Amino acid sequence: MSLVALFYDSVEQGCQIGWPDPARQSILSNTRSPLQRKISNGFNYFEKKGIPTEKPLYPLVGNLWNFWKEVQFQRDAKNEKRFGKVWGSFEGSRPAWNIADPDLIRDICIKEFDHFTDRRVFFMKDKVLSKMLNVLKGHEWKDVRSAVSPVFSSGKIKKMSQLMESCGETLVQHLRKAMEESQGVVNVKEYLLLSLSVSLLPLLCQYGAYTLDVIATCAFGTKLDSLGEENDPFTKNARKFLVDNPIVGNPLIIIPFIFPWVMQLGLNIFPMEPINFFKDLVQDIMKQRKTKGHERGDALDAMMEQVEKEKEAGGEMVMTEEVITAQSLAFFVAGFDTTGSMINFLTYVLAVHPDVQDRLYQEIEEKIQEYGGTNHEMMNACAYLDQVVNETLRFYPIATRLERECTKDCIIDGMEFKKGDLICFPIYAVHHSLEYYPDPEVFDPDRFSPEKKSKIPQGAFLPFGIGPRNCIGMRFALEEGKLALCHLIHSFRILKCAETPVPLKFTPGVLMLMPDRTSPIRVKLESRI
Ligand code: HEM
Repeated sequence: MSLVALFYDSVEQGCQIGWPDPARQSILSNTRSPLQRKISNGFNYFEKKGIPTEKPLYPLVGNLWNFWKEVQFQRDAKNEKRFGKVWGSFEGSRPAWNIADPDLIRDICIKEFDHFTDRRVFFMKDKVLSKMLNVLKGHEWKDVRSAVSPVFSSGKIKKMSQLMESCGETLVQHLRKAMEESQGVVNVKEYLLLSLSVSLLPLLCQYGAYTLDVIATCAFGTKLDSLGEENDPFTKNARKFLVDNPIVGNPLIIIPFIFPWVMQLGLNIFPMEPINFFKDLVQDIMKQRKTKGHERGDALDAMMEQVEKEKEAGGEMVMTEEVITAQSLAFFVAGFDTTGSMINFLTYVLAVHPDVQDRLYQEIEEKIQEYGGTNHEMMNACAYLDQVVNETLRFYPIATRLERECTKDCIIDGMEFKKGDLICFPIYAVHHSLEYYPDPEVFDPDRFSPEKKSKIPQGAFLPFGIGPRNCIGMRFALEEGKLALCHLIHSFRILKCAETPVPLKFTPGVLMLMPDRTSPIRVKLESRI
């Protein structure tokens, strides 16, 4: 198929997902007109609505070219300065709204949620993966979300916190070893450059190992020390799933953005061998627990509890074995690297802001004394810890943008959204806006003090998203991150050294906030105990 024909197809795809009729007619009625004319017609979508537009440079790719060239959040910040709080761009041929206004973000994600229930996903052929919460759509998503929500209740998080505790201790042991081997300078989260790849992926190292151990114990009911037991089948398969995946980080991943229909050919983003390993593992553990009635207080227990409740209530079952397995995998996909990155950035800010570290150390030591160790209640009592974590997530939001798909036509604030429109919220630009955060480039945990926090508009702090489709694992991630930090601060003084990059540089071509391969986060650790 020629490139021109592919472009026509992708224009049609754009039309089906919600281009307005006049644009559609002018494009389709002139299918034999010169390519340039089609491009200018197709890319007029926002201009016709009076919305400023980031003009696409090339046919087919729209503004995706800029995605590869520039760091996403820097491009968003530049566009916000240039266009204001609402502007249009094109993901391939598909129109994408960019909205950096907290009131509008709140309206779309909460008030008018019924019109924006989904986010963009590429068709997933596998019958288990397609049931992961993050990719489900419409009613199916709603049913699974309400069935899975109790897994993350405060009571359940408290139980899982006890399981995480031993992973925190293992993390300290490994960091101590790494510190002794390298005269104190530790690359807390290493990066690996894949051949053919312009993006960088985390090795299962230090924080990666910690978050993997936590997922193994809380989502898969398996005790693990992934750095100590590199040949363990769980560690090996996790590595294949998350690190040695030939597709992630590969520039060819851009193809489904331009031609979403290619995924219907049966391509899967994830390699199947490790997926099958994890499916079998979850199913074996569930069988064992059913026969032996063994309980660990982990997420699998909580999901099986939900099954019993559904059985008692009668009616159609939502939590089938397939759905449960899919959620364990979803926790992996959504919770592994995000949480590792959060701990990585936390370590960095403490190294470059020793005054913040000293105050945090005082608080943690006081509360450890008071509560007899690091635990759920002790962490809840640490107000400054919460402020430091919030400010770190404001300064370095791991997911730099959120997405929604318009599922029903609607008009908000005079703007007409059509079914199929893609809506993007540039989190980084909002978090660094002078309007909501005075001196936004200053790291100041006191902006999240109880008095000041309440003045931040609801749609202006979005590290875990917003509304009914926000991050279901937020409390879990915060518990896991704070626990790691308490162990770290209690055991080590974190110091800036010659190898610590200031300021941080970031990687283009990825949606997550990732330090550049040439300047990974390195800090010096000094034992405190
Ligand atoms: C610091 C760590 C994390 C960050 C920054 C983060 C951030 C996010 C964000 C921004 C979203 C999209 C929300 C929206 O569209 O409004 C999301 C969704 C999600 N996250 Fe997290 N996340 C983290 C950790 C976790 C963990 C540990 C888990 C699981 C245990 C998890 C599970 C999920 C799932 C399943 C979704 C999809 C929810 C849905 O579509 O209903 N996340 N996360």
